[in-house]
Amino acid sequence: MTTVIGPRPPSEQDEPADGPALPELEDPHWMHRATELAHTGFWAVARRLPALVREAVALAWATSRRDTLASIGLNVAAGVLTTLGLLATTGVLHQLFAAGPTPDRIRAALPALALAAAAVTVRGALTVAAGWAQARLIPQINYAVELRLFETTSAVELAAFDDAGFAEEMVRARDRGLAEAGAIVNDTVNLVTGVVGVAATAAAVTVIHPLLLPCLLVAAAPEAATAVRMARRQHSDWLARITRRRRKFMLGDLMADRHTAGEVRAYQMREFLLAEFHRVVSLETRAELRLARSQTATRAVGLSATGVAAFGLYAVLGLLLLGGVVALAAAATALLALQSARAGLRTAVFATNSLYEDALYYQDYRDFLDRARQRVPTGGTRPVDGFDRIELDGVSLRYPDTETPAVDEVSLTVRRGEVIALVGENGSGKTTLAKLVAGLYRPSAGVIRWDGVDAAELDPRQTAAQVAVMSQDWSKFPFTARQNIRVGRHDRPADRPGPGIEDAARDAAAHDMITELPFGYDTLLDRQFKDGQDLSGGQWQRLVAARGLYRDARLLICDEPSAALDARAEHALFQHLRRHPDRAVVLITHRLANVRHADRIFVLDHGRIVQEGDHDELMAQEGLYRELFQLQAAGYLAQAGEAAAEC
Ligand SMILES: Nc1ncnc2c1ncn2[C@@H]1O[C@H](COP(=O)(O)OP(=O)(O)OP(=O)(O)O)[C@@H](O)[C@H]1O
Repeated sequence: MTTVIGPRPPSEQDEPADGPALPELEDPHWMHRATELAHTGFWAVARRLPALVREAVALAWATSRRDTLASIGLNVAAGVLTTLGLLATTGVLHQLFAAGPTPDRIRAALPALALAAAAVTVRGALTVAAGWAQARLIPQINYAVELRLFETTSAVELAAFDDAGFAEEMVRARDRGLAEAGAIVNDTVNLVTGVVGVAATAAAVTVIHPLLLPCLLVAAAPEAATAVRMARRQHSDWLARITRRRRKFMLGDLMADRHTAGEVRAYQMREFLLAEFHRVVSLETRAELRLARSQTATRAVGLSATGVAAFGLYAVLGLLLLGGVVALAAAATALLALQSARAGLRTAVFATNSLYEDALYYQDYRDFLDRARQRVPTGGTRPVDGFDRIELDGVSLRYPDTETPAVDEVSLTVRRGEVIALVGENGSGKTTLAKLVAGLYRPSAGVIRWDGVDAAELDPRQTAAQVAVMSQDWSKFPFTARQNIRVGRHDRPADRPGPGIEDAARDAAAHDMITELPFGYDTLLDRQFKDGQDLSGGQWQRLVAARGLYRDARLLICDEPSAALDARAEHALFQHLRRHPDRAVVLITHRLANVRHADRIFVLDHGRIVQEGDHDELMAQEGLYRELFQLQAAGYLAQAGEAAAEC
């Protein structure tokens, strides 16, 4: 059966919709910059130009001196040749308009003609070379700023990601700020090109006759004013339509994204989404048509004014000619110069506008880097090589913008060779506490000591190297199965002992599953790439466990390591999480049968430790642990009883 796509293409006659059925989206975070530009006049923008140009040149200079010099220098040289070419053209015309037989006049014009031709040729070559240098410069800048951003984002402390303001600034820097670095350099080179073009023409015209310069500028002004007006109109219109455009992209994503494809079909959302899309596209098309109409009107008015101005220039030239103030050849060159000045002015005006806008967004990137650098943990310098005990002394942690601490004055000790378990209801603070032990968060109060030394004094890289975390919210890294395990300790030196990749996979019950993949350990685990595969939730969790075991760290933190595992895989994994003399294990799980053998169990409630002991001690007490354990056990006992009765 063929499926008919319902909505017809939108047209200008479409009636406006009653209003959005989906909740209106908020303005994007970077909108304030765009608003700032919309409310700034052209001259205010022009006044900031020197600072912006300095900024762009410094950025380009730091990236490649050679290409920066070439981009700007060759454009300036091309400008000099524009002047030379115009002056040579005047020479040619002067000879051609002189009295005498035609062959003599042509002969006399030949040297100037050769000079004009040479100027045009060399100028063309310089412009091409400048374009090449500019094209080389931009990707280098883009790469450099991207690298700087990710070097910083990957170094900041984990807590920064919980700070909504920081996260927003990071998105802003990535979304637009990043791309604008290359753009401001591009704009600057274009601005230089435009200004050099106008200056070169002005110089030539002034040499021919000083009176021609003001005439030329007045004649070129309407075109420049039209360009400014159209650029600003385009921008403010884009601003007004931004929410609708985001909505359109969002709807498009829902209809063409792998992750939403299943739900869209399961809920039969297709017609609903298409109707929404149609409505947004209708409004959007109407707005675009309105813009096209008004831009055409502006262009028509601008062209008329340009025509009148050109006519005025011709009239002035005519009067100057009649009065014998300028020669015919000079007047003809002035007309050629007008074309060149217009092009240069147009380039400069566009470049000024976009340089200002792009620089606003680039500032976001700069601000973010400054702020992010303050959040890179400095830590101490004391070396770390393993531990005998890690003590938490009255440790608390409060997440940003939250009222109550997630971990509240907790004191406990983790000893090498022990398995300890953290249990408690959802939200009681287990994961947060485990992250504190792992050094991923710094406590807001209290001290963590490694063998009696404040963890803040230890070298953070060496401390982190002692820890492996099998996280509750693991990521599906888009690498091969082998790489997915190897990233657990990708920098392990060849002479350092430790389990092999396949050993770790076997211990986590992942080996057989991996060998059944189409390319075994070399299967790419991302369906968005060619030959990529995806795994089930439980299979991914086995891989995550293999990664943690491969890391072979002195402190192993297992946060719900078996939540998605089947009974066999869970049993296999827990065989490898038993006591080991060189390792401490911190285990978090809601399946309390798995913590029975832990050396000590800490029961958390609202961020505080409310009970502590081994399984037998805790079962002997009234309290949360016994209550939770019995609740779980009751489920199994009831099932076992029913099964026995059936037999
Ligand atoms: N990144 C965060 N930002 C703000 N609050 C958070 C953050 N992570 C957790 N919390 C809050 O801190 C408290 C403790 O959360 P935590 O994840 O440590 O609990 P948990 O005991 O591990 O829960 P679960 O059993 O559901 O995994 C909860 O109230 C939670 O809402």
